[in-house]
Amino acid sequence: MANNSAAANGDHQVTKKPPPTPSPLRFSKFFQPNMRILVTGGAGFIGSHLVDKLMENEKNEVIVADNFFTGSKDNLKKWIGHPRFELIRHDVTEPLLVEVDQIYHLACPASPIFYKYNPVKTIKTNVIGTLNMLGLAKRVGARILLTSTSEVYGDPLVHPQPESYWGNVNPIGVRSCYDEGKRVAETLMFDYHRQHGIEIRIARIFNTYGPRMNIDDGRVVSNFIAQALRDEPLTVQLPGTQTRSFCYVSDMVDGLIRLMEGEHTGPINIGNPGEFTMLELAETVKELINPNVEIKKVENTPDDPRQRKPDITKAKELLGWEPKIRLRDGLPLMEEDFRLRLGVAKKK
Ligand SMILES: NC(=O)c1ccc[n+]([C@@H]2O[C@H](COP(=O)([O-])OP(=O)(O)OC[C@H]3O[C@@H](n4cnc5c(N)ncnc54)[C@H](O)[C@@H]3O)[C@@H](O)[C@H]2O)c1
Ligand SMILES: O=c1ccn([C@@H]2O[C@H](COP(=O)(O)OP(=O)(O)O[C@H]3OC[C@@H](O)[C@H](O)[C@H]3O)[C@@H](O)[C@H]2O)c(=O)[nH]1
Repeated sequence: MANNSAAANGDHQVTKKPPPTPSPLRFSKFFQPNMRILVTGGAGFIGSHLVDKLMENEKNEVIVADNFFTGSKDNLKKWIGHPRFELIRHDVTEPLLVEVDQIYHLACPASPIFYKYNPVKTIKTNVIGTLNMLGLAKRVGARILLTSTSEVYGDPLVHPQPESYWGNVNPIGVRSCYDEGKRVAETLMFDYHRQHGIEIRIARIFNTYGPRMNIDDGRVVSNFIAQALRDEPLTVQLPGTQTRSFCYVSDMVDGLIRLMEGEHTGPINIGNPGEFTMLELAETVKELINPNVEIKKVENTPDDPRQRKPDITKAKELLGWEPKIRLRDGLPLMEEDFRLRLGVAKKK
């Protein structure tokens, strides 16, 4: 990466330290120089879609490391046995020794009900897991991308959120294992970059939805679609005026790959700026999927952010990326997948 000023190349901070030397095989004359890519958390929702896209390129070899806490082999079944694909049952809180050129580091439960289930483990995954992957990146000279989150902005007091906003995060709340965990993970990424010259990329992902989300994942889009298909009331948590901005998974994967392949460390927001209240989301799901379903208000959980919308100026300017799929077009694609898995046919 060029070492000119941060302002000129749009990066947050840059280092003068050269990156560690990649494996000699990279420059060997007769070795078939495939790109070896590790995807941690690759059996999960976003990870498995990312693997599908990476596997389309015949020059890529993909290794997935996953402990299957929220992910599943089912998400990767079309690749198991493929000569360019390997699946390892591995927990990132333990060191991993593999020879790779790039690391997409996604491993971490993402749905609040799952990351709050064992908060100490969530912190370990974010901190020790990221440390282990950075150690691996340093040893083999790989470039590493961290999937951070819009949750680093906490309950934001600036709207929409640019990357320069430092956030409003409760350090001792029930969500802290995840949002503070990701903040430390970002810190570790930059410290390894400055101290050891590691090539880093940080994506701050905003709420993403699409096929393959766990049916009982607990996140709002999967909950509403599953509820609509089961004729159960859509559970809007109070007050219902809180907002989120929803990005379809193929747009997200495109953004992550552009960030990895580009020249900018980030952090860069990747998300869809279309902003909806949870009541609006429920009304849209009702209209598109089941007009007879009831909408019910239920209790919320502590520290739920009241508003969230990405400022994607940086992604547009530095990555040439912006989302293409509107919520109204993405929901029916997810509905199709949920109908298949739940065995609920569309009424004629
Ligand atoms: N989906 C979103 O809206 C969203 C938003 C912001 C950030 N992210 C980030 O994107 C990444 C993927 O999220 P997702 O929505 O696909 O979630 P997911 O829960 O479907 O996937 C996470 C994967 O990580 C694996 N995993 C968890 N802990 C692990 C550990 N200790 N060792 C190895 N594997 C482990 C899980 O088994 C799963 O396969 C996460 O890092 C998440 O924080 C997602
Ligand atoms: O059934 C539900 C579930 C959730 N909600 C509401 O929907 C909103 C979104 O909740 P989700 O659980 O889907 O996700 P959150 O936005 O709170 O967190 C997400 O943010 C970004 C990522 O890092 C993670 O994927 C996740 O932590 C919240 O305001 C919540 O109160 C409902 O109204 N009904």
